[in-house]
Amino acid sequence: MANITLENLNKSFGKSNVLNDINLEIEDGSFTILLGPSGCGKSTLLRILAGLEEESSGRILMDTDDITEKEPKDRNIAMVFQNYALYPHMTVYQNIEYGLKIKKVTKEERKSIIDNVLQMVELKEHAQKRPKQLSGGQRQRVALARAIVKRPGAFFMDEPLSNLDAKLRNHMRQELIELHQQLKTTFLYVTHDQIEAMSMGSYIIILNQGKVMQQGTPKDIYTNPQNLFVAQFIGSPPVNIMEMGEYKIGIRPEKISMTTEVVNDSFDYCLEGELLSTEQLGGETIYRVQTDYGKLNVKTPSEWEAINGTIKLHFAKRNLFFFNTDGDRVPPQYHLLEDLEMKQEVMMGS
Ligand SMILES: Nc1ncnc2c1ncn2[C@@H]1O[C@H](COP(=O)(O)OP(=O)(O)OP(=O)(O)O)[C@@H](O)[C@H]1O
Repeated sequence: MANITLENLNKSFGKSNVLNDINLEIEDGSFTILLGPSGCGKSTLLRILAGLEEESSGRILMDTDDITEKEPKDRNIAMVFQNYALYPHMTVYQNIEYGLKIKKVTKEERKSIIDNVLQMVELKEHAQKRPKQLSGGQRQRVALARAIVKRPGAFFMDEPLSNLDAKLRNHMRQELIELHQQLKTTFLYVTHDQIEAMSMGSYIIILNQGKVMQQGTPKDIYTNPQNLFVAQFIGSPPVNIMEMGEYKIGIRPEKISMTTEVVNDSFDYCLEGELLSTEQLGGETIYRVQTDYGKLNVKTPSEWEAINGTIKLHFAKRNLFFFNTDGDRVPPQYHLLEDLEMKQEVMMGS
């Protein structure tokens, strides 16, 4: 297919600017996620790319081909929506067959294509059922099958899993990852769910208030956030923020090591605190600790022993993020943490 490029894309509804000067490149064959809070403009961006909404200004290219003015049907993409959009009076088979009939594919060919895709989405035994006889996950798979048989150059998906319960959503996430690996076609996937984004995406674009806040691989986004918004949007529990002077210092809950009494000299800094609460999540434990720099969350692999006494929190220089008052990432300001440095005499245990 092709790389999709967005150049200086803007969209306003009346006086409100919903997308502000968006420049992006969506790589051919990638599983790209548009992630952001409700109302940030994700769906509008996807709809403009699909040709379902008109941009106020800017261009969309497929490689070097300008498709800005093209009709949706001429853009070689397939949309999958949250509400499935299946025909209720048709069977699963007929729902998938419909688009192929319009394309004048012969009956035998249709049968072979549909048998194949039903196998792929594991719905073979449900072919003669109507949508209302299926579960939410099965309906979503029919919608996917219908998109797959179009053999589009890219799949655009708008929160396709948000109507499913948590367990089914987890399952469908894995299925989508496998489907992408089989099809090797571009997936452009809209969600507000950071877990979906991190677990499925090969590339994540984070939007806020119609602007791109950061883009990169899940690892880039998580380990090297460029601003406070991105740092706080990704991660559960969210990044801890310590306010020091004009700066905000971020550290992820799993990058803090907690001990009682003992000082761990393999870290650069030590901070004392008082345990406020303990949350056992099965595979991991989350502690909330009151310190002089606010309440901090600490995430550790499961620890079933109750903890009492003075809490010591340890962390390393390399895991800190520094932000200025505008929320932009700035170079490290280690002098702010001088008071927390591990002192030689403490390290010696005296
Ligand atoms: N047709 C429209 N007319 C006027 N305003 C609109 C229209 N469509 C969207 N908007 C506004 O544009 C903004 C972005 O909407 P959009 O649906 O793109 O956000 P989103 O990030 O997809 O949110 P959500 O996750 O809640 O679906 C919102 O403030 C919304 O109210």
